[in-house]
Amino acid sequence: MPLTIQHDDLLPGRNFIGGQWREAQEGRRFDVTDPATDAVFATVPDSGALDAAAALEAAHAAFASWRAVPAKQRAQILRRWNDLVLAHQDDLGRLISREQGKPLAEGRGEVAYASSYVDWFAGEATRANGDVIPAPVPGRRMFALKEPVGVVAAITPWNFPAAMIARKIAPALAAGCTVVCKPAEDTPLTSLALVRLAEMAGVPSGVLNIVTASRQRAAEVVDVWLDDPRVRKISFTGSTPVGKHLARRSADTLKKLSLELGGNAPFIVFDDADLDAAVDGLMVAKFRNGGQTCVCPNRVFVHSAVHDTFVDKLAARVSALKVGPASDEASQVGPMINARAVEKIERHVNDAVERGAQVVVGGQRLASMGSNYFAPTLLVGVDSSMACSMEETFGPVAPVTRFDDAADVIRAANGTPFGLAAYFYTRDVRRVWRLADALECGLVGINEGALAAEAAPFGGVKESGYGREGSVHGLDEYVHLKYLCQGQV
Ligand SMILES: NC(=O)C1=CN([C@@H]2O[C@H](COP(=O)(O)OP(=O)(O)OC[C@H]3O[C@@H](n4cnc5c(N)ncnc54)[C@H](OP(=O)(O)O)[C@@H]3O)[C@@H](O)[C@H]2O)C=CC1
Ligand SMILES: O=C(O)CCCC(=O)O
Repeated sequence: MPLTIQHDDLLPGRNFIGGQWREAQEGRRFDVTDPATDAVFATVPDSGALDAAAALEAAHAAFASWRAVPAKQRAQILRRWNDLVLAHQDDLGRLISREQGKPLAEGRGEVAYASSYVDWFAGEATRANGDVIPAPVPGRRMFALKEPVGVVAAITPWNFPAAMIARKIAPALAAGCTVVCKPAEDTPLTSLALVRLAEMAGVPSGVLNIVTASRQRAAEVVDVWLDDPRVRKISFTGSTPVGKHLARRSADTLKKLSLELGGNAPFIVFDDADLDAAVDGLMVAKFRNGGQTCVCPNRVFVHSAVHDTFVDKLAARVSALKVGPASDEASQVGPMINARAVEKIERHVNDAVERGAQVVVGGQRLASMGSNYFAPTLLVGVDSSMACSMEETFGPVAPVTRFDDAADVIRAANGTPFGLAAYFYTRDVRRVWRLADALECGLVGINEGALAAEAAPFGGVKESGYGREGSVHGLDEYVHLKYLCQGQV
């Protein structure tokens, strides 16, 4: 199926600043490529500091009026946005798959996932309740009110170009904040399409602004926002090094931060696990988006007593995965996002093999399909000294390590600076609670491989960042509490 889209007005191809679609002030543009073929199929503005500053001016100017819009009206605008997103699900799904490479079913699924956050935060907008606090002394009334923090800068990655934008922008707008946004170089089109739909839904001028930029200019754009005291909040999803840079650079103006960074998720299979369910869970968690998800299992620990059976079952499933472009509806694993991603995966596999791991399935590029394809891979004999155990591979590689002792495997699972997701499979209810307590992470899959939901708090601990997206806590990232104390007159 060709990945063309029906509604051309979803492709504005320009920045959106202060309610106008504009070229970058210096007139530059950069190419957007299809990772399945490396063919250029669109161009967008290559913005710089001037564009970032204009977007910030617009967002700052719009803040006073947007925060004064009644919550119910903000919710109605978000609901209209959501309706439009769902009405364009096919087009948006094709656009995601075209620029990001994920299979078409996953592209459409991501649109539904993005929409679930818009819908959720439309509801949350009307529930930003404060507190009436019992006064500790006579003659006082005490209150805590929730106020929008101000201008939010949202910096998003390429792996979920719709969902990451939605789960930052929807709570920000719901809270009464205005937004400046920079999507990833590899996937600017989906974000521009979502902003176009927000415009059609009636989001007022200046409330939502987006500038696109090439990788070479990302820092130039974002530095303007980091250094300006009018930006009160940074919401970022991406790599840990960039997250740390944003935290350091925004320290001078003490911005509020949500950082959803890299993971190194363990997936533990105990000897009493339902092995078929564990294989199903691992397939879903590991190979979704070709393994390019921050909650993908990155280290698979399997008890010695079930290791060989588990590996046999897993090998059959991994070998059966159909790799191909999103334009083929049968594809289950698409191309990786770019050449750098494939190089990292190849480095991890080669390093593991040099250090003694064995390849059971895959293990190499699929060069005949295109430059960005890597075969779904199963490694055994993996240990903690290997790069694939220490760094996030972000690709379709399942590295299996054998274990014998529960205490050892918990130590190994926690033996990383990261702490985003963890998964384990067991039928022992006492072990369920022991593990749930002991694992150092923000999300735990217990006999379950698919964790994400708009109603759940998503985020990490340690160097996977801080802040939570989604859930009843998600709006709190975009408000501060103002305490009012009224005395007797
Ligand atoms: N937590 C997650 O979901 C994600 C984790 N990752 C991890 O990070 C690795 C590298 O992926 P990568 O795409 O390079 O992730 P990055 O952290 O580099 O990119 C995320 C976002 O930050 C922007 N950015 C990059 N450098 C800067 C900077 N100096 N200042 C401000 N903004 C910046 C990017 O722009 P641009 O695209 O133009 O570079 C993009 O919009 C992956 O292999 C994976 O391990 C990656 C993506 C998502
Ligand atoms: O990789 C990411 O940061 C996106 C998370 C996808 C999900 O919500 O599961």
